[in-house]
Amino acid sequence: MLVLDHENSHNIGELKKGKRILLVDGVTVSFDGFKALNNLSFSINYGELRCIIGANGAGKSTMMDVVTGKTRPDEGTVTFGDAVNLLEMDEPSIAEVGIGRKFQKPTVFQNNTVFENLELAMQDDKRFFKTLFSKISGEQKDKIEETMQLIGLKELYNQEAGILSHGQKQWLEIGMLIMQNPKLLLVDEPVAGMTPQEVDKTGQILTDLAKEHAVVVVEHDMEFIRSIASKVTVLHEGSVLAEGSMESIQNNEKVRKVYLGE
Ligand SMILES: Nc1ncnc2c1ncn2[C@@H]1O[C@H](COP(=O)(O)OP(=O)(O)OP(=O)(O)O)[C@@H](O)[C@H]1O
Repeated sequence: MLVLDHENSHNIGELKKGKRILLVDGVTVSFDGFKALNNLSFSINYGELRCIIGANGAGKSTMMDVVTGKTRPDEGTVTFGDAVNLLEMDEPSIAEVGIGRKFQKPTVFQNNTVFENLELAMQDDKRFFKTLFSKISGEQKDKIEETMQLIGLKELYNQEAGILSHGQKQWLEIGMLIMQNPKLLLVDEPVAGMTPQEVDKTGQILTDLAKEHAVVVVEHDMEFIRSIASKVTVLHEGSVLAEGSMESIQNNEKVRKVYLGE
């Protein structure tokens, strides 16, 4: 029998809207003496869609690398849920405890259909034949249907992923991430290269997703961030420069000084 959920020994506690799910506290990462993250502290709540912005080199990717276990900080703590210390865990364990990351470039299985891609993403082990010829349960099928609905690809369930548009491939990859039951999703520049219609739809998908997850989006597209109207965290030289609504960020003196030289 196939196992849907990754049960593990890490207890992240109760998931409730508005309750903190991630705490990054005093994190510093140095590369040859240069501090890519410098005493970085912020937190994310369950049910929240947060945008992280900042100029090139501000530390956005390094921050995601720390949360996902790819980079170890020199100082600070990173806590998931009530008390899971992510700094003690390796990358696969962090993924298993419920943190999913989507990189910019989609990596869908080109020769498989939308449905099959989601089915494959659900498995621990991506051996095609084993997966495609084994029967999935009704519950698993429901989860795939629900995910296709959320990412707007229900009508294209039988379409090969290779012929989907760029935007549709990105949504499929978000769907593949959802199939692994993450609680927190880190999404890197989701609207890069998309048409205006695709950008709108991506905003809708991420907003819907944030209702029952926590979603952190790293993005450069200010129009997009404004359109999804979420809370924004501005990084600068590895620390939080400002945090709040897009409007408050635009009127923030420190932000204006750094970005507009005022
Ligand atoms: N492995 C590394 N070795 C040395 N320096 C690094 C390494 N990784 C990142 N840096 C440096 O740390 C700083 C922060 O980089 P990071 O990639 O986190 O920024 P970013 O905000 O994601 O930028 P971008 O918007 O360009 O992706 C940069 O100055 C970068 O050159």
